[in-house]
Amino acid sequence: MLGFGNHFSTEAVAGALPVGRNSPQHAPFGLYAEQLSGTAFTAPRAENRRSWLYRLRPAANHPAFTPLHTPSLLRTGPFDEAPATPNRLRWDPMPIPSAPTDFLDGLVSLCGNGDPATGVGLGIHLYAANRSMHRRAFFNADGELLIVPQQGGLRVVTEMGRITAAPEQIVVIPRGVRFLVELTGADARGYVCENYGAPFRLPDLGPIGANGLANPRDFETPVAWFEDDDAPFELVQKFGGALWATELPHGPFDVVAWHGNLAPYRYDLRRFNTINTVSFDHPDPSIFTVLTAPTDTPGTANCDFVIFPPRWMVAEGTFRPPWFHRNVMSEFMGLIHGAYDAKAGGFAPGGASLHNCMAGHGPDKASYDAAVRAELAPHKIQNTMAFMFESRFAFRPTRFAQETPLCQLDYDDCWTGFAKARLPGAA
Ligand SMILES: O=C(O)Cc1cc(O)ccc1O
Ligand SMILES: [Fe+2]
Repeated sequence: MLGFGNHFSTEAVAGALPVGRNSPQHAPFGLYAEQLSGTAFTAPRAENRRSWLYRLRPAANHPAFTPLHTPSLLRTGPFDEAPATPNRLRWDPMPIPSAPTDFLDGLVSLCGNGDPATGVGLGIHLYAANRSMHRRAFFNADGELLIVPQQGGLRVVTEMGRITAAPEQIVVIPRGVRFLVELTGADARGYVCENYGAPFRLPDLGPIGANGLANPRDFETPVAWFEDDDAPFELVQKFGGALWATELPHGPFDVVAWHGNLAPYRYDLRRFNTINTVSFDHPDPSIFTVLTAPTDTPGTANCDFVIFPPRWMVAEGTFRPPWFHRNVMSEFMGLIHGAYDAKAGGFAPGGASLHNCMAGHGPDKASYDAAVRAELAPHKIQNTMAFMFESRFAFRPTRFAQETPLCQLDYDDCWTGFAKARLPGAA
């Protein structure tokens, strides 16, 4: 079903969706009506997100959750296990594990900010997996999940329908929605942004007008799909940073019909309508914003999801790559494939970098030299897809992120060796 944030209606069995009311005394076929709220009941209408699910048994039908004690490198705000660092950091890609590892086992946190307890901030995780989740579902009470596959395809089975996603597509799972992740190939790797704040939405377009960037109709939400499954099923949740598990007496994917505007969705990054200068200068990367999770301060996001897709570079008399800069916002970057125009080396597909609040960064020496020498004919940057999670809150790297050998100890060196500018008359 197409359209960002639409009010969808979908039924896997004809007649399962009540017509004209949400909670009839007798729902069709004895289904159980359940409201899933993603915003406060009283959130303004334009912000309000909720869906009504019609299921074989109530989602409430489960015994108590108990803490899951398996070791995990998944972390949640407050990210205070290791000292904050102002240093620029970059990581090599995570290896695909050799031991059997599913999506949930394979989540490793690199950094984050804020705290889900206050609905502020985000966590940034990597996943690397080599098997599907089997009779085990997950939901996240701490935030919404934006999944960015980098290698290998996923089939995300959710309560509200199934979504397949390959690299260059993204999937967003609302807070609380039960799902599992199957691999469509031998292994899979990617990035996850866990948004503790207000849900992602499309950015305003301002003077761009009514069209452009990520167009609403390119967002895809699955139709209702269910499994009539009476065998026990493990259900894991993350709540307040800890993993908890319970055993459902039946499969969790028993929603026969649903309607509403809170639902998982997919977006193909290749559909992004990239807008850029046709005159001079390198615009701010906010023109590449796919989705934004705002805070109460206008224009100052909890998280912007920004991409750097293939695009024509035509700026005249301009240093074309990203400029040197220091930013009050903090920037985490990943690379899905290809090369990034500010980094001639060291930023590999599957790798990551962190340039925190006020950290000086920009083109590495090799990219700088190439850009000042370049003949400024129209040039197409091709075969690449990088992205950024940009936040108003500084990121705090986890202990793993700071201590892993994947962390490049020589990253600072990419900004050395620049010749001093020569002023007239200077020695
Ligand atoms: O630091 C980066 O590479 C991301 C970035 C890209 C760009 O085109 C302008 C600013 C910016 O922070
Ligand atoms: Fe930057």
